[in-house]
Amino acid sequence: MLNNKHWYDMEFADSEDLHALILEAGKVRDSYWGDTVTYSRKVFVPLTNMCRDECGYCTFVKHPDNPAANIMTLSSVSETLRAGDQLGCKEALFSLGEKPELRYPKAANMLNALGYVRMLDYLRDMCEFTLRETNLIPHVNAGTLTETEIKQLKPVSASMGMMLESLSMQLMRRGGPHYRCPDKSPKLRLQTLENAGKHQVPFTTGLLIGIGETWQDRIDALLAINDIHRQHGHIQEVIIQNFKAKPGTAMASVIEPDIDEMLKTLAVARLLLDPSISLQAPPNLQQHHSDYLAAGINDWGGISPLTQDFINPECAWPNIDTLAESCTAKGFQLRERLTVYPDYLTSEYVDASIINRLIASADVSGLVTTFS
Ligand SMILES: O=c1nc2n(C[C@H](O)[C@H](O)[C@H](O)CO)c3cc(O)ccc3cc-2c(=O)[nH]1
Ligand SMILES: C[C@H]1O[C@@H](n2cnc3c(N)ncnc32)[C@H](O)[C@@H]1O
Ligand code: MET
Ligand code: SF4
Repeated sequence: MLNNKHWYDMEFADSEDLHALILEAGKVRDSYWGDTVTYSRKVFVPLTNMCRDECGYCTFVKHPDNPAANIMTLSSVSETLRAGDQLGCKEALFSLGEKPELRYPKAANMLNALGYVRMLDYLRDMCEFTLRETNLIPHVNAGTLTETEIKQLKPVSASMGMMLESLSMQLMRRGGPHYRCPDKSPKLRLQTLENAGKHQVPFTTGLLIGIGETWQDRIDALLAINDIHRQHGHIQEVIIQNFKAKPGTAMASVIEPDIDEMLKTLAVARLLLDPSISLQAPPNLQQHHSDYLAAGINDWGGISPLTQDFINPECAWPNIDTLAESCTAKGFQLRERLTVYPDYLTSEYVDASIINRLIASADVSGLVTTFS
């Protein structure tokens, strides 16, 4: 409680309240995560940029008629993975558009030409290839997933993720960012979190901030994530990601969330969520690293020495040494981690053969497999 208000009812916190909120959130982070802040060295594999959805903020998506629309071939996947492997990456982040073959015959044909009917079958085989041919470990970010799809992907990946983004139905209406986006239905997204929980998949989710959601929508989404985690225990991290406006999209002129809005959301997330859930914010979408640390984060997510952030290509990754210095200046030490957090390195959560690979790759590089 701050000035007799419950902290998460503060739609318009004044700067004094915000400061108090941040201090509390920082304490929670300190007590659970200590002074270690982590990141995952990854290579990004945008398996396809075609998608059956058309989110109003997304420049990653390409219509099949666009000459830039593509599905990566085995050889380009292989080339990317090998280059990442050589640069010491541990994670292969497969991030892709959702089931384009169900909407566009042209996408279905491109997939057929590679010998597949369903994009997720191709994804499974590419994950299998990654495990067989490289030292990298797949993390799958393919949007909504059914139980069958999760069962299919679990043996070939260490962890999976999908941004819940928001539970607001308003965003689905005509003129909203999720109009004509069947996979952004809050019901389907919650179902995906549930499906992953049932099958004990270490899972990443998160909120996209500034796409037209209300403050209450954010609280509702955080509470829903926490509830699902209480039932299944599988949410290893929550990302609080700020919307970036992109020229050429429907949301090109929408104002991006300001730093106070982000800090308030981060602090509330840290106070609302189970302390064991890692709180992540991408380091390339804003310049306020010290403030973010103060507001309770303990992780920067994936950083790539090789590939750009294909979803926000205009936002370069920070130099890892520079980021480490910002952390040190605030009393934290930056450490590399695996795509799976230490608590989830058990055979219920990860296929036994993948666990061995994870532990081996951590040992070789002196990574964190336990937090002190
Ligand atoms: O480079 C990015 N990595 C993204 N990642 C990867 C993330 O940064 C980490 O590499 C993984 O979460 C591993 O912990 C996501 C992973 C998910 O499961 C769900 C959503 C995202 C979103 C992004 C993203 O927008 N850009
Ligand atoms: C990988 C995640 O990236 C997010 N995403 C897609 N477009 C943008 C944007 N313009 N700004 C910030 N995040 C975005 C989506 O939430 C997706 O789930
Ligand atoms: N299409 C998926 C989603 O929006 C995966 C990342 S966006 C490229 O959730
Ligand atoms: S954000 Fe994901 S679901 Fe939305 S259009 Fe882009 S690729 Fe498709």
